[in-house]
Amino acid sequence: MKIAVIGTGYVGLVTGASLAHLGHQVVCIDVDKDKIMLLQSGGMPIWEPGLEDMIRDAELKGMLDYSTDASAAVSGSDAVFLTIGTPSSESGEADLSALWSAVHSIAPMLPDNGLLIIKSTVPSGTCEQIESYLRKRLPFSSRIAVAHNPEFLRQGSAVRDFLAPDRLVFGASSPEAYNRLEEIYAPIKSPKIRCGLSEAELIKCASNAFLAMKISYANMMSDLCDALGVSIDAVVEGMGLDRRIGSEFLSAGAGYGGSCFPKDLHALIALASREHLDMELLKATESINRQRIQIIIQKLETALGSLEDKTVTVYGLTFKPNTDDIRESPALRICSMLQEVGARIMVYDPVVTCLPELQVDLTVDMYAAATGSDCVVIVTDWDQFRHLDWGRLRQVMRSSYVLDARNMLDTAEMAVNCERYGLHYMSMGRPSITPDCPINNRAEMTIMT
Ligand SMILES: NC(=O)c1ccc[n+]([C@@H]2O[C@H](COP(=O)([O-])OP(=O)(O)OC[C@H]3O[C@@H](n4cnc5c(N)ncnc54)[C@H](O)[C@@H]3O)[C@@H](O)[C@H]2O)c1
Ligand SMILES: O=c1ccn([C@@H]2O[C@H](COP(=O)(O)OP(=O)(O)O[C@H]3O[C@H](CO)[C@@H](O)[C@H](O)[C@H]3O)[C@@H](O)[C@H]2O)c(=O)[nH]1
Repeated sequence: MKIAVIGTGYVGLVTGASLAHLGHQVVCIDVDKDKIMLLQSGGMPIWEPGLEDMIRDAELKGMLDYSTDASAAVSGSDAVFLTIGTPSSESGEADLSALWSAVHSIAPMLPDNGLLIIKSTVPSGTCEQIESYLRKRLPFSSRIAVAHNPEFLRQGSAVRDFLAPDRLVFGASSPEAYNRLEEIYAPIKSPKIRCGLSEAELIKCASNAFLAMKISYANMMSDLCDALGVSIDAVVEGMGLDRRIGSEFLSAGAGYGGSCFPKDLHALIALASREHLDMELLKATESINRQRIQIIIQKLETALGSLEDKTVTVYGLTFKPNTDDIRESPALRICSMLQEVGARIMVYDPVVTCLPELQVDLTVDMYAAATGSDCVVIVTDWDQFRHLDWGRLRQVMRSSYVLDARNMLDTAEMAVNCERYGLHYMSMGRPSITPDCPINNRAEMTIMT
């Protein structure tokens, strides 16, 4: 099929490249001229594992192209995907202005019998409004359908998630629209759900809110574990084995960030508020998430005393590993709070190596970033932090504290490192380990079958 993808951001580029990989003829369109020129000249605007190889392969086969001009690609298309950003507005509601601007500009270009597929995350009711706008705007004879096909990919595993999703959601109001969606995704064998436009919109927002709630639940429990001297690891391991609960998205730590969970929760709360509903559970989810940063600062103050003039090294800037995205990253909030209390900050991230707007020392070497430091705080769980040379780290640091704000390190291994190198290891909801008391008092859990 001939497909136009409007909006070549994280979702648009992955969607375009994946659909080309599945055998469709794709043109990715964006208003950002620099981004399109970069792609046309063989560059990559984002860092996402597996994406560049797939793009090069599709380009070689002549299946993937880029343009700033939507007219030819849209008018000759069998389907148009809209993958435009829907950020939070000041009121918390989704800002749909860029999405509507794209709808207005492409409406006259849509072919008769065309299919406009909204992939952006939008509040329930938006796609029906787009459909009724198009019906009024276009001649009686044109048979254009609108569908909603929300995207569930995660940054860092976007290509894999797109090509092998847990489910595909097809929201539409006509059998033709459902059938065309089935055709587009025919090679993907995941379960496919057919529902109305508004139901599809709500499936997406409700799923994100539920996942965020699971994370906040784990974080709330980790605070209790800290107070009781109990290990959150054993608690969530034991909870997760119950299939009704499941073990995913129960990792306690610095909390959730990114361009989706924070804004999609705001948007759902704002949408419900218009219906006079108070989403208490979601408000508590947000509040617990905000508190993570204060809890991290408190842990540092308990260990180091006042942070004024102390040097703190932040490991990881991105909101999660395997992406270059720093939108709503907990690391940025930790840096600004450390700045407020007068700490000197040194930062290392494996992919973000330049960030002029952040007034911190950004270093390209992990050990250089820790030189003279009083505490290293791991904020993003990049795999390379599992393989740190702890002896070398301790040698370059001024003091001996490590705060693992993602609980990514094994406490038994850290007990050995603390004894060997004189480190103090802290984490979230797990007992601290000191050099003179290295016995790992984590309640080991053995699963016997
Ligand atoms: N990032 C994710 O992991 C993810 C996952 C699932 C769903 N989503 C949703 O998908 C949507 C897109 O998110 P994203 O992260 O890819 O956003 P993004 O900001 O990375 O990309 C949006 C792109 O749209 C372009 N654009 C804006 N107006 C345009 C117009 N009129 N015509 C053409 N291009 C235009 C921008 O220049 C930008 O390149 C959002 O609704 C988001 O909530 C995101
Ligand atoms: O147990 C966990 C799992 C995740 N996180 C944090 O939660 C945030 C979001 O992580 P993740 O969901 O893996 O990444 P996203 O790329 O934001 O993906 C989410 O948001 C996307 C945009 O809507 C959806 O498509 C995905 O299904 C949904 O998982 C990150 O800061 C993670 O560090 C935790 O703190 N604990």
